[in-house]
Amino acid sequence: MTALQVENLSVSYRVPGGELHAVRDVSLSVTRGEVLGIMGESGCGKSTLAAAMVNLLPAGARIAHGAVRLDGTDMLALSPAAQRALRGRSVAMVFQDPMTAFNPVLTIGRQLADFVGAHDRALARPERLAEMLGRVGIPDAARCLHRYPHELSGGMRQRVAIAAALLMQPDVLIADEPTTALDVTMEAQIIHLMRDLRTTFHGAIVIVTHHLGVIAELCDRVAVMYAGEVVEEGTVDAIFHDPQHPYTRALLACDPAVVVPSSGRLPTIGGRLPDLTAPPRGCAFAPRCTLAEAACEAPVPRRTAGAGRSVLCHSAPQGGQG
Ligand SMILES: Nc1ncnc2c1ncn2[C@@H]1O[C@H](COP(=O)(O)OP(=O)(O)OP(=O)(O)O)[C@@H](O)[C@H]1O
Repeated sequence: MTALQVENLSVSYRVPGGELHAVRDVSLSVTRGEVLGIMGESGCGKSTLAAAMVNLLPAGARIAHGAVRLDGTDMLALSPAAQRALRGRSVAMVFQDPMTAFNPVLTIGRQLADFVGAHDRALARPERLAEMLGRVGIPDAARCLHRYPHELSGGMRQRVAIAAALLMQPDVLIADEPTTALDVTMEAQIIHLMRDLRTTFHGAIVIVTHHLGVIAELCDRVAVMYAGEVVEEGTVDAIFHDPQHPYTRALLACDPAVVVPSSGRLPTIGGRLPDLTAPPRGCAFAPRCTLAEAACEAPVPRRTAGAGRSVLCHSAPQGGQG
């Protein structure tokens, strides 16, 4: 039932003076019907990982090694044409700013028809497109097909982007910060929509976000990223109630939703991300970690405790809740 499996994936960017190791040896899997959240501070590699999952990386990026299996097929080993066919049909992506995903000079209907028509002409019929827009809560969906992207609000554009991603009924939907560009009201509506989708969309969903509320509302499992690595993974319940990695604990303590009102200030994690052009041999979080000891300078073993629960830390207990 595994819909998406990422195996030992490493992605780097060419930068002046070398290579920046943005994603480092990441392995993850998501099953049908499951929602996996990917969280972490800005710059920890979330968006690079999401783009690598559909092999739509920006110029200058390269996949150093690893596999991205969709229903067992390694997409990265396929020809560009075969990858294009898989994108949309097997895996679809929703980006942070839907404006960038649309062509400003074409109507919504034309763009949706072009997108799905390349895979399946029957799906490109206006009635079918309007039905899908209606399903994501677009009022007067038939008229919306004649509108241009700039005529819609940010929230409506994101609904259209979600509808476009779902038109082909892909096995895997990847959403990269789907609510970040929206105001609070729109954000709540999109979270509500995505929660509703859970009952009608039976594929796997991966949501990248730095918003802990989105994780708590929508996800079953969470992968916590730091400096390009997954440092902890587990169920939402395990990560929120029994975090094992000092970075996860620090991240949860910085959540604006739990800030003590009397202090009036947001806590932040002291220190900075390491230089990813020369990642450390040992724990990347050690320079910022209050529990760091000499052992943290050596490569860190990944500790697992049952399926889907793992932590990359010397000081983490051997066990942990699944
Ligand atoms: N096009 C690029 N060229 C060079 N380096 C890049 C590029 N895009 C991202 N990076 C670097 O790769 C690392 C990971 O960035 P990425 O955007 O994947 O992180 P992120 O967790 O998604 O951050 P954010 O939440 O801010 O989007 C960072 O060090 C970033 O500076």
